[in-house]
This record gives sequence, structure tokens and C-alpha cells, in this order.
Amino acid sequence: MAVAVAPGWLSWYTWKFFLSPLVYRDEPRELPYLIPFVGHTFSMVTGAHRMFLDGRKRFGNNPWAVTIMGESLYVIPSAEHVQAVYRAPKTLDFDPFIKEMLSKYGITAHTASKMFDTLPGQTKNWMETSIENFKLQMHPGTKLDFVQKKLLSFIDDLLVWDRLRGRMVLEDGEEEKVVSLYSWSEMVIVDAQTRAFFDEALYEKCPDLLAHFQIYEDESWKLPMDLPDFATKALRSSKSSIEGGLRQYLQLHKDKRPNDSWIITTLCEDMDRLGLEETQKVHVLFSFYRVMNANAYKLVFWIITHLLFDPRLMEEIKAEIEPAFRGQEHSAPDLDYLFDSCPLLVSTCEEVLRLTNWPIGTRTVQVDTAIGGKKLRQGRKLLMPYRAMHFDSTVFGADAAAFNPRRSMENKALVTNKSYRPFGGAAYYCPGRYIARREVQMFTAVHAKAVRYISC
Ligand code: HEM
Repeated sequence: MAVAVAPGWLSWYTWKFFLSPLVYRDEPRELPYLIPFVGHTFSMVTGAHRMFLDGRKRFGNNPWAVTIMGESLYVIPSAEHVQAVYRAPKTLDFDPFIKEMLSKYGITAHTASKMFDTLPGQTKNWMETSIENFKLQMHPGTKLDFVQKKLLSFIDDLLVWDRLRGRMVLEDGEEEKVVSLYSWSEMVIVDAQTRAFFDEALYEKCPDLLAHFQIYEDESWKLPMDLPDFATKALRSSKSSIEGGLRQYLQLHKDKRPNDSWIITTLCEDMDRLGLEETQKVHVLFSFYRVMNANAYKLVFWIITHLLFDPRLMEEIKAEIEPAFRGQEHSAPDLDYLFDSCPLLVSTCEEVLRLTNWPIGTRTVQVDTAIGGKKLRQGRKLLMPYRAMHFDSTVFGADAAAFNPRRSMENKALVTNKSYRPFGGAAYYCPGRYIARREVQMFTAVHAKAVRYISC
């Protein structure tokens, strides 16, 4: 059998990875793989970052291609070429990817076309207007100040002993509790964000919202995979429980949820104007709830973990933030001091974000387009693995792969460098980045101040 297959495999391999690059010199080269169709599927699931670094080592800054489940995807590794992709939003389009993601949340093609079609006489479609509204809410200004104040004060209230309960508590004693740091970070951040953006009534309609969200998050890696129903039971039932609450919440008269943030009120009104039916509105609201809550808690977890493994850094940060608490054991910190006068805290949070966050930008090639001197063919998808750019030693230094909490303190320009993209970029640049940075710094400071660690 092996003898029969070997010549065929050899011809395929020789053509694919030696001859075809010579014939199609103007097209991105393919990262070699051994099994046709399967390609790098396994690496993508188990070690995508390593695969992207491997590609970078082979092809440098040139666009290259990788095969996943029979589909060849382009990879754009350099900051300069990512900028070129951003400059071509029509030919290298993000919408097909968002539509695909929305369909996984249950949004139908009919609803998607209402959301993405620009009506005669209008300059923007519903989706573009909603993203603009998110920016109005989340970019510096009075609307941001309002939710930020609420959010930060909730974080402060939630990080206390009495609030250690529910799924995060692994062992519960009279004077001692064993708590999952991951779960704790998630509960506090998601709870505070929910309370800052929605009225308390949401918890009346869905008292176990946080527990359901935790299950959803744990299972969400299955979302892009189209697995059979039996494998996604917990994913679907947690989503359906949250959506049950959101449905009842939407049915409430506006007077019954007076503390909604501006963006939630506006989003709901805009969905009414678009004429979406109730179930579709609930799916849209769920998709926004998820995107708002899916990242910050993970960052907080990794920051605290780094501090736990680096007691000296923890002590330095404790000393740095001390004046923000005016020496009190538990008092709301002086936020201006925290954000403006604690460079080590800020730089540590940024460094953990650089190393642990895994954003990948995606686009679909609508017409043949040249990027970095290579022709990208119509109909193919391209990936921008931002995290691989975070390991570029020409930008971040020879120790780019290591944790250096002082990195962005010593080189302040790094945070705005084009190779640093933890929040994506262009039209879809995360609008939550201002509030995310602040809540994460605040959580870290309050946590470092309130918790005494003893090694055992
Ligand atoms: C550390 C925390 C966070 C990280 C690392 C993060 C990262 C990202 C990334 C990578 C994107 C996609 C950008 C792209 O495709 O180019 C995104 C989109 C988005 N983020 Fe964040 N985010 C965080 C926190 C937040 C928060 C707190 C909110 C809101 C309260 C938020 C709201 C959004 C929204 C609405 C989008 C979609 C924008 C669009 O589709 O145009 N994010 N975020």
C-alpha cells in the first residue's frame, strides 16, 4: 500500500512546494506540510502561535500561505503589510467574517443583510452606525466617563472577602477559602461590566447570568468548529439561558431599566428601527455582550499570575501604588494617581497584554490584490496574526520573547508602534480599549493592595 501511495505523494509534494513556487513566483509561498487536505490544521488548533512564528522564520516579512482543512489561507506577517491591508477595506473586506461569526450566534442571512445593506439615501449601514455608536460611548468623553466611573467603583466593591462565593470558591471554610483565580477574575470583571452597561433588572431576569457566562466562555472554543449537537450541549444551553434573560430584559419598558448605558439604549432603539424580530434582537445583543466581556478578565488573570510568580515585582508595584490608597487597607484608590503616576503598574499590564493576548485579524479578498509584492487571489481569506508581530525583535528588542515588565516604561513609543496590535486595528479597532486598560490597571492595583500572599 505504502509503495503504491509513495510516488503519488512525492509528485504532489514536489509540485506543491518546489515547482509551483517557481511557476507562480508572484504568489505567496505555502508553508510545507505532509498530509494533503489536513495541512496545518492540527498546529492551528494546538499551537497556532508557534506555526505563525515558524512561517515568519521561513518567509520573513513576505506574505505566505497555510492550509487548514483543505483551505489555503494567506498570512500577512509584517506591520507594514497589515497597514496596506487596512488601506484596502473594500477589496480586502472584513464583513464576510463578521457575518460568518454572527451566523454562529444564530443571526440569519436575512437579518445580516438588513444589518449590512446600506439603504438608499444613507451613507452608512446599520452595522457601521452601531460601531460608530460604540466609539461614541467608549472613546474619551462624557459618555465614557459615566460608565467608567460606575465600572471602576463596582470593581472596587466586588474585590472583597464577602464577595468570594459561587463557582469561584473551590473549598469553603470558616476563615479560609480556596478560590480559583481565573474564575475570580472572570466573575469580578464580567459582573462589574454588566452592572456598568446594563440596569440591575438584568440580574432579576437572569440571576445566574455570571455562572452561565462562565460556562459559555469555557466552551466557546468550540464555536468556530461546527461540531455536532451532542458535543456542544453546554455551549448551547448556557447561551440559551443568558438569552432567556436578555429576552425578558428587552421586553421591559424603558422605564423599568433606567440605568442602561447610552450604548445599550441606542442599540435597542436601532434594532427596533431596523425591524428585527425579537429572537434576532436577542442574538445581536448576546453577540455584543460577549464581545464586551470576553477579553479583559483573561488579561487580569495573567497579570496577577505573573505577579504571584514574581514577588519582587509585586512588592515594587505595591510600593508604587501605595499613595493612591492614602495608606488605608480598603479605600477607593485615587484613580488619577493610579493611571498617571504608576508607570510600573501600567507597563506591567501592557507587557502581559503583549505576551498573552491572541488576536488574529481576518479579511476576504474581494478582487485580486497585491500586498507586499505578492498577488492575493479573489475569494481567498487572509489572516493577520498580530501576536506574532508582538515577538518581532527588531521592534521589541532581543528579549522580545521574554517577560520584561519595564519594557514599555523604558520605551514609551512601543505602545503606539504599528507592530503592537493587541486591540486589532483600522475600522474595527477595539472601541473598548480605553476602558479595558483602566479596568485592568484598577483591578491589579486593588488586588495587589487588598491581598496578602504567603508562600506555602
Ligand atoms: C483587554 C481587553 C480587550 C481586548 C484585548 C480586546 C481586543 C479586541 C480585538 C482584538 C478586537 C477586534 C479588532 C479587529 O478585528 O481589528 C475587538 C473588538 C471589539 N471590542 Fe474589544 N477588547 C477588549 C475589551 C473590550 C471591552 C471592555 C469592550 C467594551 C466594553 C470591547 C468592545 C469591543 C467591540 C464592540 C468590538 C467590535 C468592534 C467591531 O467589530 O468593529 N472590548 N476587541
